[in-house]
Amino acid sequence: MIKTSFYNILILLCLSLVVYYSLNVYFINNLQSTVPQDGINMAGHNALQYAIEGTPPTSNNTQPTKPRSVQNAIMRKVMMLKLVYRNKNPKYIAIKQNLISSFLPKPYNLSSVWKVANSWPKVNEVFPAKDKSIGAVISAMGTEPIHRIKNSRRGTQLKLVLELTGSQFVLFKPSWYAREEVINGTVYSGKDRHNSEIISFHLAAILNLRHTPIVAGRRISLRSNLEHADDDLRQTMPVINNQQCAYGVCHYCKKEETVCDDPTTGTLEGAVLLTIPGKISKYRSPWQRTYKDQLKAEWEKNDNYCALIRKQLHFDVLLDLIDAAIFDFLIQNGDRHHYETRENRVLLLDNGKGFGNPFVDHLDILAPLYQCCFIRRTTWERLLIFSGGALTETLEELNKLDLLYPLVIKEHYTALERRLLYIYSTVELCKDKFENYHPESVYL
Ligand SMILES: Nc1ncnc2c1ncn2[C@@H]1O[C@H](COP(=O)(O)OP(=O)(O)OP(=O)(O)O)[C@@H](O)[C@H]1O
Ligand SMILES: [Mn+2]
Repeated sequence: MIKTSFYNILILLCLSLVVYYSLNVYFINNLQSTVPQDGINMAGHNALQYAIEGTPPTSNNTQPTKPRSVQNAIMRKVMMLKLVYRNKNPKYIAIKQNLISSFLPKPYNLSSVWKVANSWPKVNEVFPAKDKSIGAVISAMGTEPIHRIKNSRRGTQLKLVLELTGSQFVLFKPSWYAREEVINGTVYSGKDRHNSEIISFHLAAILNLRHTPIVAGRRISLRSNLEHADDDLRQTMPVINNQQCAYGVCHYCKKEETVCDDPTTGTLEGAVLLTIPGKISKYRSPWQRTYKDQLKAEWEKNDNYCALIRKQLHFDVLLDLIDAAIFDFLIQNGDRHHYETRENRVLLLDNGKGFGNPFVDHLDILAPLYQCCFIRRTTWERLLIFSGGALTETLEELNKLDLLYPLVIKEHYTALERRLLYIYSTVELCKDKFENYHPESVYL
């Protein structure tokens, strides 16, 4: 009797699983057919289309941009997003598996590991889409002994340059904040977050924007590396309460603001960034902030700002900057005052200002997207693959492979999913704008 009912339950369970799964797949496929396969290649003169086709839009839309109403419209549109943006797309699973097997830390051969990593960069691509050696490079970055340490003189915040065995240089950005700390204030408040550099590397790989440096978490002992520090750095390494500390020499470095070995572990946490080889050029970002409350930048005032920038930049660079804006919006980096290029294409360098506050979304980081209303087709397709929670599911699995996991409190994953919906909603608004242009009803 008991045996029969057990089998009945089992059969019922299997049947319901089959029904659930097929419904899910059916649903997603069905919904996908309601949204064009390329997502943005709509009929008619659609500005989004021009990124796909490579020809400028013909619309000479002079509708004034009202930043607030644009942002309100984006938020309102989220409630009306189709299910395709809220459900998981089964295509993400294979990509996730590939990323995990690529990123999984693994043994390496010291005589080749750096050579391999330094052979990867091509134009602005820093690491390959799928290669098990990425995990080997990550292991080497996390474990190879430090032979020399100096203070990096690049940028404005404290950064150390570590020379590892095999003459490989990595930049070390130290930890300043506890995981649960929330950074309040302006969008660019606070110091760099080392965990933001690590997560940004993972997120960029998921979005196939493979132009961040390779980054890994690492704990170093300042005390035992004191002997490897150069004279300049050693002069800024006081012992405080029996702990070895450092404050360095940089624009924002202050004697009173030190990073120190942790009293219990004797180590200091940080992110190590592999140095990208080749010439890197730096340019002022067209969407740079004024960093003054009262003063608005041109992009905050001009209705046709994107048209202006289109005349000045190579179209590929502009599309790169729109990709960067999407990326920055997800991580909430509002401090990309400059962009840097390698072989005339944008790199995603300096991602330490993300993940400051999971409760706030600064929508104006998306200005390049909502002002230009175009997006690289491959980026859009990739974003559509990571809908419905797949983005943070994949991200968390990559984060788990890092030595410093957990990298963030869970609220940051929730925030990423919310912001992804805002990105979808911005693109939907752009589609509306160029499909049924009607002055009274258009916000973009
Ligand atoms: N992985 C890397 N490979 C090569 N160069 C790098 C790398 N990371 C950073 N740099 C270079 O070092 C400079 C300073 O780094 P970063 O921008 O992260 O520091 P920062 O202190 O935040 O600077 P800023 O105050 O200008 O924002 C960058 O502008 C870049 O040119
Ligand atoms: Mn910076």
